[in-house]
Amino acid sequence: MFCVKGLSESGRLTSVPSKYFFEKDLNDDCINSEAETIPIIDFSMLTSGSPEQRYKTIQAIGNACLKWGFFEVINHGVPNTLRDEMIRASESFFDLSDEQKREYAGKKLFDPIRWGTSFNVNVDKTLFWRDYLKIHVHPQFNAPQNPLGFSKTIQEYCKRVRELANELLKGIMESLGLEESYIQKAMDLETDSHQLLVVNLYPPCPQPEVVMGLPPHSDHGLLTILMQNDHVGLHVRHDGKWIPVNPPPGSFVVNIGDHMEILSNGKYKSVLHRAVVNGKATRISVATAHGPPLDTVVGPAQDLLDNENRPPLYRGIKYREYLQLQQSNQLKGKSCLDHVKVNINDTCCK
Ligand SMILES: O=C(O)CCC(=O)C(=O)O
Ligand SMILES: [Fe+2]
Repeated sequence: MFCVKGLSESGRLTSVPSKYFFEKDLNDDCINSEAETIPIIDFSMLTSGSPEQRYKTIQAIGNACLKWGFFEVINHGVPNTLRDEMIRASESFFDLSDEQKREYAGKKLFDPIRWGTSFNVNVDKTLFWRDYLKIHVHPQFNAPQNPLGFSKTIQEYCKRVRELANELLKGIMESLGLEESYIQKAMDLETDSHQLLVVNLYPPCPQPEVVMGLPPHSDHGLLTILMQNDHVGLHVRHDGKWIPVNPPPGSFVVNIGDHMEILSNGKYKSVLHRAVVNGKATRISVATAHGPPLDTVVGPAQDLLDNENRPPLYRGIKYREYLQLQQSNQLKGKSCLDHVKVNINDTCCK
């Protein structure tokens, strides 16, 4: 399999092959690097603050979900040493020989471990400047045997991040006016939640302005938790502009996924984001997508509906089917959600 790391390191590259040329939208250049930044949430106030501090933090989370779909989390308790180790181990994985990595060049979406490039080379019209490693890490844990120690690092990192996700989800449920353990109970999250680890590698590119690392998209799942090495590249769509994300050192970037949009019946919307690349350094981001068990049907929370004023705006869909839909098509904005939106006119006429 070809990969951009190999291409970038071949030493002969002064321009990129045309299949990587990303066709820009008129709005693509609309970047706002001024004062507006993603809200910051102090996690310690959620779990060990006074009831008043917890209440205020839940309000802040609710506002962030409503206005941005993104927030940055500080004082989260995941040790920096573990985060650094996760980045180092990821680098070592991509540094394995192609022959060693080829063992994980999975073909099928639900292969437990998949190493690949772009998004889905079977359907991508444009190739993206990104290699990836995707691992289904929960409820069944999987990990490559190489490099040595990678498996242990992934296991510890994903466990800590999963715990963080569960606490944040409780806060988000409360912010919606639901019982804090609503989602855990409705979807068996404590034991069987699904967690997908995605490590993205964006090697330096000789023409960074003509390619895209990952095109504008929203994430599947309830919540994504992301960290990166020292290099920026994530842009979030907000008020019709792209906002570059420059998270405080040691923080996580958290965003609402499509399934939170479905569950909240459209109150909290998943938000478009993209990853751009640079000409000098390799950027690594480590994302974990947190969702319900694969066979759980996710629809709007019953407690948020009433037939007269708040009808369901999305139909229920199995998480597995949604994943299949998103990952086997081109990654294109929020197009996948359109498949589950209820046409209001249909409901009115019945
Ligand atoms: O690399 C990034 O910052 C974004 C990655 C991302 O959006 C994803 O993995 O879904
Ligand atoms: Fe994403």
